[in-house]
Amino acid sequence: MSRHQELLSDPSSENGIIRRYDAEAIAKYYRIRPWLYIWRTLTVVWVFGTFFFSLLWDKWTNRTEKNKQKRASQLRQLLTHLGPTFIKVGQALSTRPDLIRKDFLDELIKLQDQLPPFDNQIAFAIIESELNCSVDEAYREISPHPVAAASLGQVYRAVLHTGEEVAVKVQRPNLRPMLALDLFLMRCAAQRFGRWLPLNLGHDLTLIVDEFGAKLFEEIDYVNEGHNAEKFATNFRNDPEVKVPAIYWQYSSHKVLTLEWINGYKLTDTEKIRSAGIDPNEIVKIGVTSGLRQLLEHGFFHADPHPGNLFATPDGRMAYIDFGMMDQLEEEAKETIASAVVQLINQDYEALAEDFVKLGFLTPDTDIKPIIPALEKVWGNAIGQSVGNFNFKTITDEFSELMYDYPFRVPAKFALIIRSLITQEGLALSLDPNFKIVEVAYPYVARRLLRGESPQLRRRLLEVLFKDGKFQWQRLENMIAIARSDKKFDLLPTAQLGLQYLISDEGRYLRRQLLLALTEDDRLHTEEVQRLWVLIKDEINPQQLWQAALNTFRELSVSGVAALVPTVNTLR
Ligand SMILES: Nc1ncnc2c1ncn2[C@@H]1O[C@H](COP(=O)(O)OP(=O)(O)OP(=O)(O)O)[C@@H](O)[C@H]1O
Repeated sequence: MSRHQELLSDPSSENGIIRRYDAEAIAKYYRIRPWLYIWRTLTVVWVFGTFFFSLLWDKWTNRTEKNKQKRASQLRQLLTHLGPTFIKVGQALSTRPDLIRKDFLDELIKLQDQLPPFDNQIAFAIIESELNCSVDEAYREISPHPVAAASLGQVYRAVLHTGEEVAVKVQRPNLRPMLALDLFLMRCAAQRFGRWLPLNLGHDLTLIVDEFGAKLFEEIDYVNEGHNAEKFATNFRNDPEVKVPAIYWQYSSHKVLTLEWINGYKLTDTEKIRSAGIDPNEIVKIGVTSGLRQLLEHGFFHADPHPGNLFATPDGRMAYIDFGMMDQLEEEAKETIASAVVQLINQDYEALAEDFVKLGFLTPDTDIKPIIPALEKVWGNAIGQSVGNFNFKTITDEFSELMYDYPFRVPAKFALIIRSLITQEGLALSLDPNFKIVEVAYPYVARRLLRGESPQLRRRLLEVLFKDGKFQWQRLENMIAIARSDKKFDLLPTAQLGLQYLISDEGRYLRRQLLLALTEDDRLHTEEVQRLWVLIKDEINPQQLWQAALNTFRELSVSGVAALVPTVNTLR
């Protein structure tokens, strides 16, 4: 059995707590061992009790406004003091503008992994017991101290006997029982007091604790992280701009992860990046485009792209590390996000509100009418004079205000996505203060829609191009103009794809609609067609287009050509 298979089949448990999060099993374990949780319960109750009392005191003495900042900072400190589970809760809450006051939110966002490193002796003992060999047998060299310490583990730099440079991630001792105990207490509190909380969580609070627990347990399983890294690498295998470290399974376990060392500069080190001769703008573009590819193409996305997890490599690529927290988007959600971006840019707020319902931000029974003008206002405030000024931070700030007035809620998955987008944008802005996310994002979305590689995307394009049964010439023009601003966008293959689609069986509806559109309002829309032609004529010369059309016919089966006959007949 290989080391990798051996790791996968390891059913062992730790201190009676099994590997996968199982709320019932954890409760059963602690219920008969009250001495294990009494002290922790008292500590947690005391820490939160004092905090809530100080909030009440502020209210009684009319100092809420004055002490706002101080209390927010105290909340961050007390979560840090209570350890990994509470730091993680704080990090998760920092993505929930619908649940948390804005001043607390700003403070929670700062919640980085601020724990001191643990003892080297303990770390090395963990490596030895996990890998079943001495540290010297596993690594030719290893740094005497960790190069980084985070909430869940710490990282050493090492060299394998075969010469490869690696990062060795070692998990904090006793982490699983610690998390299990805190989750048990949180669950008990949720069961007892959940119903009294004045929050619209959309779910039972115990379910939320369970979902959080399951994610956390996944995150501390380094075998799972290794798999995520490999899946992510496979998705980006044809992308020369993105680097993902390889996993050395032979030196990895559930608590030790050995992975390729990334030589590069964290995206926060702007100066170092510049002095290494790397163009920060290019890195920003790679970051945003690879972020969008994860969301809209692969559906498998890095849910924790904070500055420490992204590097610029000396050869101008962007490297991702830390695959503990990943999430998966369904096909339907991917498409709806793509269309929501387009609705936003097209300023079609009704369609946007409908997309919000589809994505779960609004329940299907919500009356969207009053929300439409509110969305219009938020968007108007957020973009100011032009679409180019759009940024996610402003828009989410505006949205968090909206959430109090309308029945919005943030589905857990989107909380991660939104955080991921804001982080990427923040990073981009730190590298290039003039950065406009729209300038990179929209050409990408437009390019994807126009290329329409999948039937679903083609359907979306149709939805965007036809509103109330009318063809939206202006939208097509906008989209082509914007997509063209992207260097990667080549009109010819797109035109060819469009043509193939038009004469295919699937394109019957579009053929008919286009013909109707051309003669809409009892006039031939030659003006619009001419404007479109002016937009594309520099890149497509008629000869090339003719050649592309011939190629398309040649590639198409007889059925494709047959599909064209009715269209030609209609034209006559
Ligand atoms: N492959 C690598 N190459 C170079 N440095 C690395 C690598 N992996 C980790 N590091 C360093 O270790 C730090 C912590 O690593 P990582 O983020 O994977 O740990 P973590 O415990 O999962 O942290 P978090 O609490 O943020 O999830 C990184 O910020 C980076 O500085």
